[in-house]
This record gives sequence, C-alpha cells and structure tokens, in this order.
Amino acid sequence: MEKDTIVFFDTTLRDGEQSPGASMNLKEKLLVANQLAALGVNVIEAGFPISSQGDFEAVKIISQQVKTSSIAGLCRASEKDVTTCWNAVKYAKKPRIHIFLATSDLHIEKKLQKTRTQILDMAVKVIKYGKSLCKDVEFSAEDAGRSNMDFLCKVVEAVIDAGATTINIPDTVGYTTPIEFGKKIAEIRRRVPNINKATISVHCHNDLGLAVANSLSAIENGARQIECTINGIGERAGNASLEEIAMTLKVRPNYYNVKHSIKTNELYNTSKLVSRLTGILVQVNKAIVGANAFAHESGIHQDGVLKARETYEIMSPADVGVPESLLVLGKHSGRHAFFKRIKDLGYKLDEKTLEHLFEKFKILADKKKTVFDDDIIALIEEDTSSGKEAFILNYLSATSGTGTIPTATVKISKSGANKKVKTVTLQGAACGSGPVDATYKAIDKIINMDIKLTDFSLRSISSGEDALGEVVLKAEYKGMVYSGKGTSTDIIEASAKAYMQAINKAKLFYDNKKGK
Ligand SMILES: CC(=O)SCCNC(=O)CCNC(=O)[C@H](O)C(C)(C)COP(=O)(O)OP(=O)(O)OC[C@H]1O[C@@H](n2cnc3c(N)ncnc32)[C@H](O)[C@@H]1OP(=O)(O)O
Ligand SMILES: CC(C)C(=O)C(=O)O
Repeated sequence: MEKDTIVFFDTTLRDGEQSPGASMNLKEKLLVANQLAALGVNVIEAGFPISSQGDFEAVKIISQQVKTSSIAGLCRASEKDVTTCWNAVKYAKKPRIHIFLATSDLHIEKKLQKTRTQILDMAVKVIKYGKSLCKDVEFSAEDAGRSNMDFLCKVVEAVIDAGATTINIPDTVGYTTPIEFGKKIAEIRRRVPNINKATISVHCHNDLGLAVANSLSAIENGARQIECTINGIGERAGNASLEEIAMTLKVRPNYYNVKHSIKTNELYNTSKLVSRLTGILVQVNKAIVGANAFAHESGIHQDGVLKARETYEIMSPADVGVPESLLVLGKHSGRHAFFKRIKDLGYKLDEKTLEHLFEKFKILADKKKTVFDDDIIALIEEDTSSGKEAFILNYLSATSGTGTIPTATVKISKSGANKKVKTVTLQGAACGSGPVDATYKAIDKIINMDIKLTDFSLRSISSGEDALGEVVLKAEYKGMVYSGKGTSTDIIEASAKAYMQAINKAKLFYDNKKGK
C-alpha cells in the first residue's frame, strides 16, 4: 500500500517570528525562505501580511522569488485581512490563504466578545471570500485544544463545505497531552462527515514541552500536515520543532509508515541560519541540532561509539548535516578515547608512556571542564621533551603614536635542532597597522613559519595603574591550532609572549611528529 505523505508547513517566518526579539528584516526573511525551500518544506508561512507594511513586502517578495514551496500568509476572519493577504501571496506559484478564528468558548466570549453562532457565520463567510480569491484555503480553529468538541466538529464541517481544503487543529496554548490530543484528531475524523475533502493539520505549542509529542500523536491518528518551526521557536515556549519531527519519522519509519520531502541533511544548516538571524541561541542539549546532540564525554559511551557508532547514536550526524560526532575529553573519559586522540594528533607512544599520560590527563580533567587538543599536546611535550623552547624572545621594542608608523624590532634566539647546530640570535624589524601587528610581523620574519593568527583577546587581570594585561590567542600552523598565553604590565610584551608560546608549541609538535 502506498504510504501517506506528511505535508511539512513551516511557520518560522510567522509564528517563529512572534518570539520576542526574533524579528527579521526582508533580506533575512528571504534568506530563511530560500533555505526552507532547499530543506524541502512543502508550505512556507511567510508572514501575516496585514500586520505591517514590512511583513506585507516580505510575503510578497518571497511569493515572487521562492517557487518550489507553497507560500502562505496568515489572516484573521476579516475581508480586509484576507484581501491584503491575497495581494501579497498571489504572486506565488502555489499561493495559500490561511484564515484563523478561535473556537473555544474562552476566546469566543472573552477575547472576541461574540457568540458561537456568530463565530460559525463569520468562519463560513470569510472562507467563502478567501476561496473566491484563491483555490488553496486553510482554516485554523484557534485554541482547538480547549474547544468544545461538538462545536469544533460543527465549525470544521461548515468551513470544509465553504471551501477550506486544509483544516488546522491548533493546540494554541500547549495545553493538551499526547494521548488526549491524538484522540481529538481521531474524533474529528470520525465525526465530521466531509472530513475526507480536506487535509487535517496540527499546530502544537510547547508550553508543557509536549509540542512534538502531540504532533506525532496527531500523525498516528490521521493528521497529514504538521505546522512547525526551525529550532522550535515561536510564541512563548515555542512551537513543535521541525527537525525533531522530521528525524523521528526518519529514524522510526516502520512505526509511522509515512513519507515526507524533508532533506534532513539540510537541518543543521537551517538551524544555524535561523539562530544567527533571529539571535535565538540553540540550547546545547537540544535534540538533533544542539551542540551536544552528537557529542560524547563519558568513557563507556566513547568506547562504545569507537567500537560501533550505533551503540550510543540512533542517527548518523551526516543524516542531519552535522559534520561528525565529537568525542569530548573530560573527567568522565576513559583510555580508549584518550589514546585515540593521541594517535589522531599524530603521536606514536609506547604503552608505558600512554598509561603515564592518562594518569596526568585525569588529574588535569578534574581541574578543567574540557581538555582540549593543545592541553594534550602540552601533557605529551612535558613528558617527552627536554622542555627547551625552540625560539626565545630576547629583545622587543615597539613604537607607535599619532602620526607615527607603528614599528617593532625584535631579537630572537633560535636553538639548534641538535647539539652540533649552534643557537643563533637573529634580529628583525617590521611596520604594521599597530604595535602588536608590527611585533608579530617582525617575529614572523625571523621564525620563517607560515603561522596564522586566528583569535586574539586581551583583558586586564588585576587593577590599578600597573594592572597586568593577559593576552590569549590561537594560531594555526599546518592545519593544527595552538593556543598561547602571555602576561605583562605592558600589553605589547604580553602579546609577544603569547605569540611566542603558540609558535613554540607548533614548532615542537611539528618537529616531534617528523621525528626530529
Ligand atoms: C495564535 C496566534 O498566533 S494568532 C496570530 C498572532 N499574531 C499577531 O498578532 C501578530 C500580528 N498582529 C498585529 O500586527 C496586530 O495585532 C494586528 C495588525 C493584526 C491588529 O492590530 P490592532 O488592530 O491594533 O488590534 P489588536 O492587535 O490590539 O487586537 C486584535 C483585534 O483583532 C481581533 N481578532 C483576534 N483574532 C481575530 C480573528 N481571528 N478574526 C477576527 N478578529 C480577530 C480581536 O478581537 C481584536 O479586535 P478588537 O480591536 O475589535 O477588540
Ligand atoms: C494562527 C494559529 C494557527 C496559531 O498560531 C495558533 O493557534 O497557535
């Protein structure tokens, strides 16, 4: 039997944008819309056209430019809203008008200050009007989760007769629970005689953290459109997260037995883009796209993953577009992961040295949250080298000021690779955009290594006129990143010390690897 298709209706650009502080400008909305199309989203709700001129323009431009997905605009049960929405979405290859009207007594009486009869009339009238403009009309029974089932079924039947082709059952305030919500969907299918003329959709909010569970329960009970957002952003606690639903359907195909068009390997990219443009960070333990979703710190898990990834990963990082799983080294890590990292760093060490290093690693890990590659390199080098630095900075003079070209002169002694080659002291000078830049350029001239500064930060670590400045930096050499730290009351000197430390680490590591 042919599998049913789940329509993915993404509302990141409408409900997602209702998250406080998430507003995006036209250019940003267009970027997200194009990425949603690349992700394979079937319907993109691009905005609420009557809400502002900016939103109207965004929906219009997205309709003009994004041609592979249907483009929907939201409107209230008002002719003016619907006309405005149509004027924005009519440029789409597949336009959709999405009209909502609350059906719960609470909303009807308190918010809309109307009666059930008036709501029924308004819904039918506005759907007929929408249908006169556009063949694809969706009706949302706002607060369906708390609506009286008899009245809800009555409204649903009436709006299908009036021309609605998608019926959305929102759990607007995230109040329902999965079994209960699934039963509501099943009841609507059972009780509404013309329900087969429309697609049942759900739109679940996450106030109790149940938005995804409720959406999946709805699928089990016959819903065939899911409204969701990237990273689960949206009003209050957000909406059901697209990536979690798409991956559940992918990871458990036999359980759900449905198909969909989401290209899951675009999920990570999309999540990053939405997070960057809205400024809403993704929590590290967020399912699918959080920074820790494919990271393992504990030794038993790391050992399992190294032997067979499936022991602790139910999906492959590549399936969601994450480059690779991470084995993070920390106090819970064990020998398998630690020894593998040493091997990956290019070291070949005997068993006794490895055991000794592992003991030192555990002591360090007790003091530090995460042990990075350069911490491990430092442990190895402390253990295996004479501790002698390849380059020593003997002299530094840097000048700068208004109307002066920043210049630096350095003297560095370069130790011989073995006893036969003598230590030499070399001098170099350079100009730069500032005194630190000039100093680094002068050092570069002498050391003759293609080292690139990738990160630099300066802070004061004590107070008063003679406060100590601390420079922490990262530099890249032959594909590896090395950190350096320098402290001095003179920030140019602190910068030079930090740079020299990174250079010496790089030199030592590279020479050891070459077996020098
Ligand atoms: C569950 C949801 O997420 S629904 C979507 C929520 N999203 C938004 O509200 C974002 C965009 N909204 C806006 O920009 C503004 O609210 C606008 C432009 C739509 C309306 O602004 P205003 O005219 O100033 O009205 P305001 O927002 O203060 O109040 C809403 C009005 O719409 C009415 N209303 C609410 N829902 C509906 C509906 N589905 N159909 C008809 N009228 C409705 C309210 O009863 C109220 O009417 P009243 O002015 O007669 O009391
Ligand atoms: C407009 C509807 C779909 C909505 O956002 C809700 O009910 O939460």
